Amino acid sequence: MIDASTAKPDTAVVLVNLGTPESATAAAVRRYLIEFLSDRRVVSLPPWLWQPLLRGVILPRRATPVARKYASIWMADGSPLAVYTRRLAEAAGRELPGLRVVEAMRYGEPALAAVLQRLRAEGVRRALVLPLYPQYSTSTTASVADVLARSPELPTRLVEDYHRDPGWVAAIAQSIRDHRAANGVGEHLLFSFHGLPQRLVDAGDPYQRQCEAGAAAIAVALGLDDGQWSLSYQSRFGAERWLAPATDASLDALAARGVRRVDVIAPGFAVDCLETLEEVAMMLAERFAERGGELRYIPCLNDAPAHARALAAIARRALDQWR
Ligand SMILES: C=CC1=C(C)c2cc3[nH]c(cc4nc(cc5[nH]c(cc1n2)c(C)c5CCC(=O)O)C(CCC(=O)O)=C4C)c(C)c3C=C
Ligand SMILES: [Fe+2]
Ligand SMILES: [Fe+2]
Repeated sequence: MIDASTAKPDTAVVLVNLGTPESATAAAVRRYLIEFLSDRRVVSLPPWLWQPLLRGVILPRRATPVARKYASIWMADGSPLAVYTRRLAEAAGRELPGLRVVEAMRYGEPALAAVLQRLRAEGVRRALVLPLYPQYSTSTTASVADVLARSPELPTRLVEDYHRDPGWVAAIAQSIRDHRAANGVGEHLLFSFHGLPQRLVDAGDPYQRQCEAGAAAIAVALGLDDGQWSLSYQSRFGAERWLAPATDASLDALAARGVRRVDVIAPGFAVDCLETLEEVAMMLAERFAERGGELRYIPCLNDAPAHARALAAIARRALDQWR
């Protein structure tokens, strides 16, 4: 008889996040950005044009200031994105007994392709891949799918998105309620999502639609009226037009309207990272304070038990459909 407690799982669940530099140094940021920004899902310019620009102009200017930003949020165990992703995978593992739950990164370490190879070598026969992107985008989720397509040795299934998953919506709504119970209710709730070039949405990327639908579902769960919340996009990169309204402009408009206490949540990020901790909780909070207001940042779900439970339920459902 097989002892279930010692039998090796033949099914893995792989939580995939974007990736992050190994250290808060210009050299590590350069290595990370070269891999990330050389992905044509992220920047689609032809390599003959983009590579000299990236290596000769952008990285020499960007690596040191971005490394300084990372240094301002670095944790004892590393980059917040890496630390929280690791802890979240451990927490999800506790919710999924009998399955092998591991983390992987699309860029940097632990590299998704190597993680899939390792699982196969360990005797795992199939892997459910769950990107930690609640909303589907060609720039993120489809890029994970590209790696799966290049790793045919291990059968995989991809969870494409969970932007309106009831467990996830409930977990986010509860985190907002908890924040309000601890800090009082802000005058306005702003949902700030990572931006995307408008060009990708025009070409059919469902990201914006999913951000809007998810934010609306969270607002409904909280019983908010239309005027009590809004949605904006942060983290613009490059010169082309990105999704609007921009988070900084939305906050400026709220300040100009006399709104003094704004709660900001970033439901596009499964775990806190540079874009939430530095850009929102530090820089945008400072900017809003200069305009006389108080920005109260609501952290990502990170490794909260409710988050692990929501992701575990999504994984279980996807596995049930994969017979
Ligand atoms: C949450 C979903 C994300 C989408 C969609 C996304 C698109 C996207 N991003 C860039 C450029 C950069 N993003 C950077 C950081 C970053 N981006 C995401 C997530 C999404 N990006 C996360 C979680 C992070 C944080 C990583 C961390 O280490 O904490 C950066 C790096 C920082 C910097 O140099 O400013 C860049 C660059 C593009 C071009 C894009 C869509 C085409
Ligand atoms: Fe990004
Ligand atoms: Fe940013």
